[in-house]
Amino acid sequence: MQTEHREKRRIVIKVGTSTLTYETGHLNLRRIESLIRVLSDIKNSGQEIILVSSGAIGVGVSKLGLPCKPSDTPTKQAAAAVGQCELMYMYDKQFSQYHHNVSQVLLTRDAIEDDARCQNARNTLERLLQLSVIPIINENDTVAVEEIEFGDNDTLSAIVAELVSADTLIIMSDIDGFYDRDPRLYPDAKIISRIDVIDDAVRRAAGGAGSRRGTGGMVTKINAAEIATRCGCDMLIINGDDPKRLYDVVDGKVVGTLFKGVDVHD
Ligand SMILES: Nc1ncnc2c1ncn2[C@@H]1O[C@H](COP(=O)(O)OP(=O)(O)O)[C@@H](O)[C@H]1O
Ligand SMILES: N[C@@H](CCC(=O)OP(=O)(O)O)C(=O)O
Repeated sequence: MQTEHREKRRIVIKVGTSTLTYETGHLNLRRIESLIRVLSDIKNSGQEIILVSSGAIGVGVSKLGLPCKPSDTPTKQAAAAVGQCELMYMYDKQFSQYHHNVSQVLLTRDAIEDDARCQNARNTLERLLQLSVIPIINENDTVAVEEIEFGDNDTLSAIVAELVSADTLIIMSDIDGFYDRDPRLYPDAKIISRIDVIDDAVRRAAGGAGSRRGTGGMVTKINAAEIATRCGCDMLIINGDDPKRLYDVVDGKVVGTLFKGVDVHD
């Protein structure tokens, strides 16, 4: 997909709820501050940054003082409406410290599946990047019902990477990378540093659901890798516990797991 020559590298970064919050459900301010500083610095160095941020529901639940994540749709969507606002307030305030403008882009699947609306979303993102604005993307949780929802932000981030023909998609997770089996169940599991082909063995290793606060586990990350790599975008899974790791990725060091994008020029 990276057909036209671009001077700046375009990087989509996805952060999950478990990276943005503590086990208590409250914001992990130290980590978020570090993330925003590192992203600002990477942008200053001349790369284009698009952030796909989860956390709306989790942050809303915490702000409303609800005892746990609700299971009914209206309360979940109400929590997302509150949390999204809080998230954007925080991003806007903190990116402003580094003189970067941010924008909120909320998407649903139907906006991507319809050709005209998809083109519209692409044009808007392109223009935001031209204007040097950092798009901050989430699912539009308050209106998303099953038929139009992405369901998880791993998939959403890959669709965004495809939409903007990103060079790299970085998924920040609660684990160091992709292992040959779930390391939380099998302590002797080994990390895989590079995957060129996503086959059944890889899919089997992805195991089941992930942590309590995350939604997708590795299955949705492998789905994301399939979407991203087939359009030539490299995808990495790295641990989100230390945002400075993003510097290593940008510097081309071996970190986490790299899913190598196919060569679309063949
Ligand atoms: N093969 C695997 N390699 C690494 N993690 C795996 C694997 N299979 C399942 N997992 C689980 O996926 C979790 C990461 O996904 P998730 O809980 O959605 O968190 P996040 O949203 O932070 O990425 C890991 O903590 C781990 O328990
Ligand atoms: N859109 C939802 C998050 C969906 C999602 O995939 O969450 P996560 O597994 O934390 O990346 C929210 O903002 O709460």
